[in-house]
Amino acid sequence: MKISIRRLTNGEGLPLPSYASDGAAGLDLYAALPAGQKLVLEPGARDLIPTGVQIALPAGYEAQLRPRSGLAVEHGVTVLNAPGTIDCDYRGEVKALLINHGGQPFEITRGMRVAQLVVAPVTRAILVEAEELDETARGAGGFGSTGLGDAGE
Ligand SMILES: O=c1ccn([C@H]2C[C@H](O)[C@@H](COP(=O)(O)OP(=O)(O)OP(=O)(O)O)O2)c(=O)[nH]1
Repeated sequence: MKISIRRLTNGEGLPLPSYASDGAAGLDLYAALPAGQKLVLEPGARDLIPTGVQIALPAGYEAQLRPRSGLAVEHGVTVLNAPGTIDCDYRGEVKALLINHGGQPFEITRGMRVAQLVVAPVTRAILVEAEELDETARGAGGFGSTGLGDAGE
């Protein structure tokens, strides 16, 4: 599928988002911070990271902005609102909301791959209001109602 992408001024000189391998599901997004600027995420802090691009998804698709597992496992840094939703009618800059759950300050610099974008189809629901819903074995049970143990206790 082709998706129109536009590089913003802050994205000039950075690679466009790209798949890191033939089978990668996500396009890696690059931090479009000003050259030479370091953004330090202190433990517990969050910040919105510009990526220097805007995209126009086809109708019927969204893009999910997801964490990179390497940043999460190495530094405790993840996407706070994961998965972030990029709507097909959004034309602003794609931004990643990162949070540092680790114990050390985390430094972000221009060109760092901070998150990834997975394009996915969207099913739009037509809600039909009803007086009653059909009955099921689960009923209103949830939040661990079937047990939390490995053996389903
Ligand atoms: O991680 C994200 C999440 C969202 N967006 C952009 C694209 C998305 O289409 C728009 C709105 O996002 P969302 O629908 O999650 O925001 P909202 O809080 O519901 O605000 P709005 O009223 O603007 O929809 O912001 C990003 O760039 N990064």
